[in-house]
Amino acid sequence: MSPEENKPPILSVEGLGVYRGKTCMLKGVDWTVEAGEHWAILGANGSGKTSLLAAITAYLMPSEGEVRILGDSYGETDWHEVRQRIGIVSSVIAQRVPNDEAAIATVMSGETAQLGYWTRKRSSNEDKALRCLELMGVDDLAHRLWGVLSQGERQKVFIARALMADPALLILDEPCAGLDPVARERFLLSLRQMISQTPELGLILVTHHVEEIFPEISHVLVLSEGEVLASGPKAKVMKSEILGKAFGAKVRITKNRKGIWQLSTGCNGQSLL
Ligand SMILES: Nc1ncnc2c1ncn2[C@@H]1O[C@H](COP(=O)(O)OP(=O)(O)OP(=O)(O)O)[C@@H](O)[C@H]1O
Repeated sequence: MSPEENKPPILSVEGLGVYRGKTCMLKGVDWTVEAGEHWAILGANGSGKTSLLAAITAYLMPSEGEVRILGDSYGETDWHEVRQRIGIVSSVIAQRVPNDEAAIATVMSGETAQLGYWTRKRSSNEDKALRCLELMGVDDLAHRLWGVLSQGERQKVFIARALMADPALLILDEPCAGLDPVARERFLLSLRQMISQTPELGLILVTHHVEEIFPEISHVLVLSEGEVLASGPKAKVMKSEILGKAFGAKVRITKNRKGIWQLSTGCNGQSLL
């Protein structure tokens, strides 16, 4: 077997359960993400998406089961070290960026900052920060202040910031929330260009919208009431029956000529999502 074949998965979740009082937030979750796989997580409100991300990043203590990042578990290895292999982009963290900070400084802070913790302590690796901005197609914004950036530009800068730490896994928690349709399309295009240039990077995209499952997404995990309803290659999981169960309604999903998914319900052609 070659050394590559011996590599542990980027993420391995086994028998994960999280219970708080009488609430079951997650139950029996098994999931593996290999290098270069791009996953979308779908599920209705309250299905456990945020809880799963929080458990993966050690912000939520599991009641049972195990989470391993590149073979190391939070229980056995220094959790801080394990966590640094993950880049996470969520609106909660973005709120902590000072308005008077230039985009390049925001990106540089990603090399030293702890996940989820904002600090002005930063590296002086400006060339690398510029490369990360370039990967997201926004190097021209390097000296623009955070406070004046549009929502879509902020998301791109924030992904560049996450890339500064050379993560094995990049988690994007509803990155298109709040973007208008054109900004969303531009954002997804930049994301697709970035992942085409980082073939080893594992990606997890949490979304409510099947339209955001772009062609490079290879796998889909569907959660329902804290459990995995379906998981695997996109073609096997993106079925009307499965998503109907997940959202508790009759739905039909289709894919257009550009490979973009669409979901409709029977009621007046309205989208459920
Ligand atoms: N700290 C907590 N204590 C008890 N129950 C919780 C706690 N946090 C979340 N829950 C419950 O766990 C379930 C899963 O919540 P979670 O936020 O993970 O869902 P979600 O899929 O991210 O939902 P949304 O799409 O609305 O963001 C919900 O029923 C929620 O009320």
